[in-house]
Amino acid sequence: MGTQLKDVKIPADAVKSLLLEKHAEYIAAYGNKKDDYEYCITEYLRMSGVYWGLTAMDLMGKIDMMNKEEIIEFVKSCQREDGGFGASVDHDSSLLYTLSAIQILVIYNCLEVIDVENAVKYIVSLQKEDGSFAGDIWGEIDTRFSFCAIAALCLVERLDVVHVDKAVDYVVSCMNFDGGFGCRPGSESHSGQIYCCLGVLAITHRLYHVNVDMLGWWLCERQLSSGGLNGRPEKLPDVCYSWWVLASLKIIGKIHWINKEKLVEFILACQDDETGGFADRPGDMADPFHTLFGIAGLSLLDYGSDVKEVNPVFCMPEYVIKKLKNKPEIL
Ligand SMILES: CN(C(=O)[C@H](Cc1cnc[nH]1)NC(=O)OCc1ccccc1)[C@@H](Cc1ccccc1)C(=O)N[C@@H](Cc1ccc(O)cc1)C(=O)NO
Ligand SMILES: [Zn+2]
Repeated sequence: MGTQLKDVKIPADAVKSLLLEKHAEYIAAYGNKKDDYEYCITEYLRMSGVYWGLTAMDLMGKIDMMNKEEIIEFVKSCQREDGGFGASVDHDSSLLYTLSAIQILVIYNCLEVIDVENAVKYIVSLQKEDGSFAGDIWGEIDTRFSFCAIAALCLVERLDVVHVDKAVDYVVSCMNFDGGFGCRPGSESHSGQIYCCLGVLAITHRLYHVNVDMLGWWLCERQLSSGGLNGRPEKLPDVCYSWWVLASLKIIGKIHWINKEKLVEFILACQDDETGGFADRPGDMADPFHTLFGIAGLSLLDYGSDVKEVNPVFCMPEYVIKKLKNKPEIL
């Protein structure tokens, strides 16, 4: 292990247990402060924000604290003529928010409230000749969008409508010599892209393409002395990377290759004991995004009994994914 220059020091007075009630209050209150500065500047990703909050609450067994009717109305109001979903009302459609919308409705088990057929048409329209997917009509290609498309279609049980073999071929063409994956062929390996590509291979039951030992090694190398995980070599640890890296290790059956106790200590230290919620690293400001991935990471680490089991491929409660006819495979 090389000399690690970049890392954080966990303060001696860091939080050492899960402040579940405080996180539930933090998430429940977040949706009510509609004129809060932070709430307004995150309008561009609101649909994802609702998915992060809802999933965090369900994993904590607190989903009843969320306003179900208001959330379902919001999701319905974001479906556009083209069948896709925007991040907020009157925002353009994108695969990112089409996936988040479907994730929300599947958790609430009420897909019938939207036009599923039209949403499926929107997703199919974004697959290219080489099997890749664009994120929206402006055409940016990224393996992130391959995951959004395949995950959304799997959740609505309609994987048959796209060229699955071509989608897999494109993802495999993005595999690097280090066993990792990037956003396009030849792009640098990155934990987030690795998570997306493994998700596509897990859903399509094609994990045999993965060089498990090479990738497992690259992933467990993400752990630093603080116990935290980073997204790429030389980067600082970040609690959301606890999810991208850990979920990837879980999918390839190598989660035991990292030091679980040290990682739990790092994740717990990222909690904000005043406002509730998790920040990206100890001492920073909490946000719903890092709160979900902190809780989901603890779930993957089997921390405590008051957090439900999370599915590593979808980052949704396992009890929801269990109901699917075509479940993702993990090694
Ligand atoms: C768009 N985005 C990101 O790029 C975050 C930014 C970040 C948070 N901590 C360190 N960086 N990064 C991120 O999600 O990276 C993981 C990832 C990268 C590439 C592909 C898939 C996952 C976050 C939002 C965010 C922005 C700024 C600060 C906190 C959260 C985000 O929406 N992530 C998406 C995945 C994603 C990732 C990158 C994108 O360009 C778009 C979407 C998600 O988790 N949806 O459920
Ligand atoms: Zn982060």
